[in-house]
Amino acid sequence: MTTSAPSRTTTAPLPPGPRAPMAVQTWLFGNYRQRLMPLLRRRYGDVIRLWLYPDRHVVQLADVEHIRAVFAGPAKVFHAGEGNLVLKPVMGEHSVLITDEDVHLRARKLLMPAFHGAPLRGYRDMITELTEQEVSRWPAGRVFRSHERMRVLTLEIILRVVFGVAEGPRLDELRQRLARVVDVGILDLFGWHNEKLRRYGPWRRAADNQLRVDQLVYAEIAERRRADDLADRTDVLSRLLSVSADADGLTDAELRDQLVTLLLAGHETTATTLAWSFHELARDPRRLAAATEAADAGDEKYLEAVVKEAMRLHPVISEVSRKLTEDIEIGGYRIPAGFTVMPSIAMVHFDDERHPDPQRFRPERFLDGGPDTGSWFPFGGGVRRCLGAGFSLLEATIVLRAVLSRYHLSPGRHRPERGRARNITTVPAHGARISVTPRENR
Ligand code: HEM
Repeated sequence: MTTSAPSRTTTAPLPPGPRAPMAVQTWLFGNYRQRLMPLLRRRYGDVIRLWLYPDRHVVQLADVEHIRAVFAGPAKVFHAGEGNLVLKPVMGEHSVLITDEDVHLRARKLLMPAFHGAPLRGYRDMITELTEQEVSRWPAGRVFRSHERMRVLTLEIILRVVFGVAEGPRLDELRQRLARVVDVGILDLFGWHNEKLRRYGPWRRAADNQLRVDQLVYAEIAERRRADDLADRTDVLSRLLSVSADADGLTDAELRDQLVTLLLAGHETTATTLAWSFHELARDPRRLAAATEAADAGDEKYLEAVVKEAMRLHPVISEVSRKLTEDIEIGGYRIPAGFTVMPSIAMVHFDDERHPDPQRFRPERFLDGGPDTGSWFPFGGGVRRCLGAGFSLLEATIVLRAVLSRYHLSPGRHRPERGRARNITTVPAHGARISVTPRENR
């Protein structure tokens, strides 16, 4: 297939794709995207047109060169914020995920310092301490859902990053309510975008929960604004408030949106990756032995390879979105302004030309250089690449090491678990069940 960088055109045809009604396509894609997309790719090729709610006109991309061109394209043509519209009701209109161009850049610049360099390295002890507390409570010899335990742990960790020491009744309530915000399926997503639905049943409960989350976050912001030790604090809220003292400061609504974005984007994703890592290791004695040896030796390279391979084989987010503000051409097809292009992480990760034997869990792929550039991108790419990528790799590696240093893992069920769609992520359908036994040599 020829590759052309995106460019204006009027003559090329639109990409091919299925003709089923939007509701049917949305349902199938929402629930079965990881099985559906490879089938559609075989039928239609690397550029596939879909009709999905709420973006409507969507084009999925499976070719690494096309995807590279999209990631390198100008931010004013490829609007990721508009492409993430589905998340706006929860993340908020000011969120770094939802905004574009200058507004996005400003938000990203403000948030970035907390996730790089010395601040990033500074989280190590906190993550280790919280992990030790969590895993010391695991029930030896009993099957449990590792995904649930990881969600509790990663939420605790991101709460610390965002608010500092997270104690007291307000944060206790926030913990409970945030867990409910992420626990939504495809039907719930419809309610986010429909005012009328939000008056009824589960949608109403979700809306009430969201309102209460906002009240709690605003209360925390108000209290922190009055603190006189902001300069000594390293949590994200205090950092943002220190900036707020300048002329370029953030309003409460802006702060709320960035904080809620970090809390939500920053825990379920890493929890899911860790759960898949345990699931795979527990079923693979050879890799489990290698990872345990690495944990004992403090060899974080192999542990990181385990995490990266879990992200390849089980991408938490299957595709990223860019809504076009201008017509472009990709692979000989015209894609008009207003369409959303979606570089497909899942289709590239499962491509046997990029990753031989793609259904096998083989962390060794990530040693000695790893896959070709562009063949592994669980964190998206370009100016919108995940802001927490470094943080989540650090976090997952530390957690994995702490667990393997303490326990031997066994699978809760021998059959591999399938992925299940939850909000915009794909999670282990049965919670990545494992059982653990304390290691004798500790
Ligand atoms: C396994 C863990 C994670 C995965 C797989 C993941 C994946 C992603 C993906 C695919 C995107 C969209 C990138 C794009 O559009 O090109 C993204 C964006 C983002 N992620 Fe993550 N993420 C993870 C962890 C985190 C963590 C721990 C945080 C916060 C500490 C975080 C915060 C964000 C933010 C703020 C954005 C928006 C960036 C922007 O639009 O500029 N993520 N993430």
